[in-house]
Formats: sequence, C-alpha cells, structure tokens
Amino acid sequence: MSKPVTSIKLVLLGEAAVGKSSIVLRFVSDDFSENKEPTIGAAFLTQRVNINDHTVKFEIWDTAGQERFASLAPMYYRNAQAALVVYDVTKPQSFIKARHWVKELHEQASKNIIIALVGNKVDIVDENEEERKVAREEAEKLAEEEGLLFFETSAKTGANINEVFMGIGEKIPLKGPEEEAQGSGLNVTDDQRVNLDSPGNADGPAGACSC
Ligand SMILES: Nc1nc2c(ncn2[C@@H]2O[C@H](COP(=O)(O)OP(=O)(O)OP(=O)(O)O)[C@@H](O)[C@H]2O)c(=O)[nH]1
Repeated sequence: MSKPVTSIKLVLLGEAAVGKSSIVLRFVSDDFSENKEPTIGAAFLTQRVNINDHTVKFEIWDTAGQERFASLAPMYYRNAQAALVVYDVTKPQSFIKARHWVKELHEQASKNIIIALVGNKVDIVDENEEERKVAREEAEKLAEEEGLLFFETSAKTGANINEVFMGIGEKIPLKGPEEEAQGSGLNVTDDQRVNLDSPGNADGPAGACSC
C-alpha cells in the first residue's frame, strides 16, 4: 500500500541575496550555483520527502527579496502552513529584515504557521569567524522569544538544509489517507519550476488573491 501523502505549503521570505533560492535549489536538486540570478516575483517548486510512514510533499513558494516585490509577499504567505525566514549571517541588515518578517507573519499569516528562522551562508563564517556579523546567540534568543525553529545553514555546502525541511515536516500534523483523498486543492506537477511575475499564474496565490 502506498504511503499517505501530506502537502505542506511553505513560503520563503528574506532580504535580497540572502540565499533563499539557493536553499531551495539545494533541497530540491542537491545543487548550488555561485551566480544565481535574483528571483523575479516568485518561483514555485515541489519536493517530496519521507517522514516516518508518511510522504510529505512540500509546495514551495520562493519569493523575491528585492524591495520592489515586497507588496506581493502577503499573497504567498497567506494560507501558508510554514515559512522560512532567511537572513545572511554576514549581513546584519538582513537580520533586522528577518525580525520584520517574523513580526509581519505573526500579525498577518495563519495563526498556526510554523516558522523557521534560518541564518544562511555559515560556510563563510566557518572559513573566517571574523565574517560573522549576526551572533548565533542573538538569533537563538529571537527564536526562543517568538517560538521559531532555528537553524544555521549553508546552501553552498548543504549544511543543515535537509534538517530545516525535516524539522518543519515533523512539526506539521500529518494527515491520514482519508483526509488526503480530498486533496489540497492544488494540482501541480512534481519538481515544476515556474517563474512568476504575475501571481495569477499557477495555483496558490491566485486562489488567495482578493484582486
Ligand atoms: N557562500 C555562500 N553563498 C551563497 C549561499 N547561498 C547563496 N549564496 C550566494 O548568494 C547569492 C544570492 O543567492 P540567491 O539564492 O539568489 O539569493 P535570494 O535570497 O534568492 O535572492 P533574491 O532572489 O534576490 O531574493 C548567489 O550568488 C549565491 O550563489 C551560501 O550558503 N554560501
């Protein structure tokens, strides 16, 4: 008998160039690119993983960090069950931005949303500790105060990337086979990648859009 499948809608938020798309690329394709183009609008990808006796299907919305796309974010985090709020451990400004995202999610997103705070590019710090500009303790304190999961990652080396998604998967109540039979309302192909400059494309934000 096939395993029950639970879909988890997950959104990535964070300042431009902190490595959101690279985290997704590492998770979905176990790959890394030194010269990743900035995301335009948002990108959509899926990945399945097995957790205990379940298959968890992550439906991932990778949002653009550039300020000109900031107003689109609510369309992606509304109805999300999980969010990764990403900052760059070498960029203090990106941690300030991460605090803002956590606040906004708590005010505007689903009450039960699971949030993981993710300090990326830890490989740079591993090479030279002087490059660290956001103390691990400071991030841990924020995570504790706000009830967040917390990870330091490197999309470049792959360090802790799977752990972030497994950590989220383990916190979300997994459905039984009967509930899954009703479906999530989304009908997307695995490993589909769509670059969206209009949120009317693909399923997800379009359904939630009040425009
Ligand atoms: N050293 C190092 N570089 C990284 C890491 N993750 C991403 N990068 C680099 O950082 C740059 C930005 O990465 P992206 O994944 O495009 O960042 P983003 O947050 O998706 O950016 P936007 O799409 O503009 O929001 C790229 O040159 C990546 O190669 C990492 O873990 N370590």
